[in-house]
Amino acid sequence: MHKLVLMRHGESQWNLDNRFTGWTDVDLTEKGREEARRAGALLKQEGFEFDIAYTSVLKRAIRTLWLTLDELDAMYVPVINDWHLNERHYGALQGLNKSETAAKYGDEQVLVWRRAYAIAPNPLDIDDPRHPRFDPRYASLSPSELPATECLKDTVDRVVPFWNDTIAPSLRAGKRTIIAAHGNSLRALIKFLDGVSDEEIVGLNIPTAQPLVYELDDDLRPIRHYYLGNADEIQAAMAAVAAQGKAKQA
Ligand SMILES: O=C(O)[C@@H](CO)OP(=O)(O)O
Repeated sequence: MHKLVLMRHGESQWNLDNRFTGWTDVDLTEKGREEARRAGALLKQEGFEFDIAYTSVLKRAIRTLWLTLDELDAMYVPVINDWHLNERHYGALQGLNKSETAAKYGDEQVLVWRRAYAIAPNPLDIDDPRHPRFDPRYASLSPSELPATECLKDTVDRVVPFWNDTIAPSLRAGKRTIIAAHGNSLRALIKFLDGVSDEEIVGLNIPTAQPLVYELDDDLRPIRHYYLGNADEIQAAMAAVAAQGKAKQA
């Protein structure tokens, strides 16, 4: 049996501000750092140890991983940073406040933009300075790999090959693995691992910095999964993520 830990980053500044974030490289808040330390302490208390760690090239996930590994006194664990684990690119929505956008376009439209499986928001303009082609960390990617927007399906299409080519072989080799990533890149991975339908994935929301343990069989098929930590807190945190896209009640 293989054990895999998935974890979304702690609260970021734009989680706090309730802005669409995507590939914008915002940092953790102090609360987000504390959440990451708490996750590390919980993993330590439960006896988890890791041989390898994967994260994105965005600092909210990277810093979450560092703080978690530090708490585990395991900063020696090799860390693979890869853009395939980045958050879903949110296109032209990046930077906008989610409730203000819902007040303008309606809760239903924002739910489509946030959670519809195959509908992407409008793309960033090719000359927009925020377009990833201007960012040196993506310099080695071909133009066809560089997103200017994504729907969850597009994220699945980049996360799953990375799983198959890189993470799965190292799990099969017995490496105890933690992945620190993002709400939607983890939804993409969970959709693939658990065979969640396009309709059901709409209702799945991932709380910040709560370790999610997957037990996998020899073929890397999930046997079961569970969150470490307090079940009520986790339910409340999931409901809060779902509510982020609603217009504020007057
Ligand atoms: O803004 C984002 O990039 C993501 C994750 O924070 O948000 P959402 O839950 O709306 O997909």
